[in-house]
Amino acid sequence: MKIGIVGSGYVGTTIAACFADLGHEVMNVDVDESVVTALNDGEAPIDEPGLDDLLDRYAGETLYATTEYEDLVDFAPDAIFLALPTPAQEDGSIDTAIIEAGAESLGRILADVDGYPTVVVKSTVVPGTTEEIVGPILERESGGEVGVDFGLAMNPEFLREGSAVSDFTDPDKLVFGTSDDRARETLEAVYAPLTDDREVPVVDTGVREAELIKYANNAFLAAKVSLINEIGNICKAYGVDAYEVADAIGLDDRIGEQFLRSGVGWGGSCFPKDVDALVAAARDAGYDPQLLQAAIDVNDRQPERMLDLMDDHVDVEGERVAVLGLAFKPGTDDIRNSRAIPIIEGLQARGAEVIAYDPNDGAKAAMRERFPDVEYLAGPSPTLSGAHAALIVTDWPEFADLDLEFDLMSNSVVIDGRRIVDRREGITYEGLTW
Ligand SMILES: NC(=O)c1ccc[n+]([C@@H]2O[C@H](COP(=O)([O-])OP(=O)(O)OC[C@H]3O[C@@H](n4cnc5c(N)ncnc54)[C@H](O)[C@@H]3O)[C@@H](O)[C@H]2O)c1
Ligand SMILES: O=c1ccn([C@@H]2O[C@H](COP(=O)(O)OP(=O)(O)O[C@H]3O[C@H](CO)[C@@H](O)[C@H](O)[C@H]3O)[C@@H](O)[C@H]2O)c(=O)[nH]1
Repeated sequence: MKIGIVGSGYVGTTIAACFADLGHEVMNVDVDESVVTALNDGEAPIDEPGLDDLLDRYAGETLYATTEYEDLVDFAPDAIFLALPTPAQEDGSIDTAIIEAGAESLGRILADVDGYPTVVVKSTVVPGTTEEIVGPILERESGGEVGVDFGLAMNPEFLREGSAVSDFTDPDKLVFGTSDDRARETLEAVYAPLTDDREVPVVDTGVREAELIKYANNAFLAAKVSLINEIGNICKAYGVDAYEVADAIGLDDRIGEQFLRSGVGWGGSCFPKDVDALVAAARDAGYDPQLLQAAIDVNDRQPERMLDLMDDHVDVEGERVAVLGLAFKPGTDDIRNSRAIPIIEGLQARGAEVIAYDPNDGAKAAMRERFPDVEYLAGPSPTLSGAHAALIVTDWPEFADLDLEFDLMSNSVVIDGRRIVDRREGITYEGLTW
């Protein structure tokens, strides 16, 4: 099959490489020239394990990228996925401006694409967006009609950054939100190489249900982490080890062992904006989602709790403080909504001199743009050297091996926000929830 993809960020690039690997021919459209050049050179514009290998294999063979929507006309895709950002507005509600702009550009050329192309919303969008915003824009710009001249579907994406390729190729489920048979058949054909040789549950549902399933998935996981953080905060107050408690409750199948790592909280490009968007959408529809608001509040407090723990041991005004970990989670260069951001802000508000390190150079470069006044060093040793306190914000596996490096500190106060450091002897060690 031929697949067009609009937007080539974390999702668009991953699904492009993986669709090519499933045997499809793929064309990516992105407004960013540097992204298009990278893709055509077989290089990933983002840092994601396994992506460079796939792009190297398929770029120029069955995977092409372009800045021109018009190129989709000759390519004649059977399906066109919209993988465009859906950021939050000031009030937390979804900002559809980018996906609207993409739909407009696509709509202008859609009538010239042969056959019955199905436009698939891959972006995370609140219920109604696909049918009430994207569809009407496509109809207005193309002069065609949904269900007659082109198909419309919603197919949310559940991949995680850091394991995007393996998540996509080995999914827990596929969700096909459609309102016409031809669109559903197109989605079935797109994913057939995945579903033919393994048992993947396919949720065949309506468009609005598909939209909400995505938010419910993220809201549930984010709330689960906030709940274990709340339990962890209670554990800390009682001197109980939250990780032992989590291991035990995780043995109950109804709870499950995943997403029970308490600490400095959830960040990233999805959980914060998606929980905010669901809360805003619920309020817009007349329902006040108190539990989700509480999940956000608990999450917002964790970085401050970490700084308070540090304050209990040391006054950092005018002192060097090491921040280890800048990416929002290990295995990615992404710093969007990383917990390191409020931690750095809190340290700077206390008048500390912040020295930071992340094993990923992309994460360091991105954080340098945000905080140019922080010093970014090449490894844990120079970062810890002379530091008055160290705050561990991301659970990069290499931080588990840190040992003698802590002896380089002027005052070995180590506040671990992720239960990653093994060393306990000879340092003042505080875990956030244990
Ligand atoms: N990042 C994730 O792990 C993840 C996982 C599941 C779902 N999602 C959802 O997928 C969507 C995309 O997220 P992302 O993280 O891939 O975004 P991203 O910011 O990484 O990438 C978006 C890309 O779209 C391009 N773009 C912007 N406007 C455009 C236009 N008018 N035409 C063509 N290209 C344009 C940008 O240049 C960029 O390359 C969001 O709705 C997000 O919530 C993200
Ligand atoms: O037990 C846990 C698990 C996660 N986290 C934090 O939660 C955040 C999100 O982690 P994760 O879900 O692994 O990463 P994402 O790449 O943000 O993936 C989430 O967001 C994506 C975008 O919507 C979805 O597609 C995925 O299914 C969903 O897991 C990170 O800050 C983690 O440090 C914890 O604090 N404790």
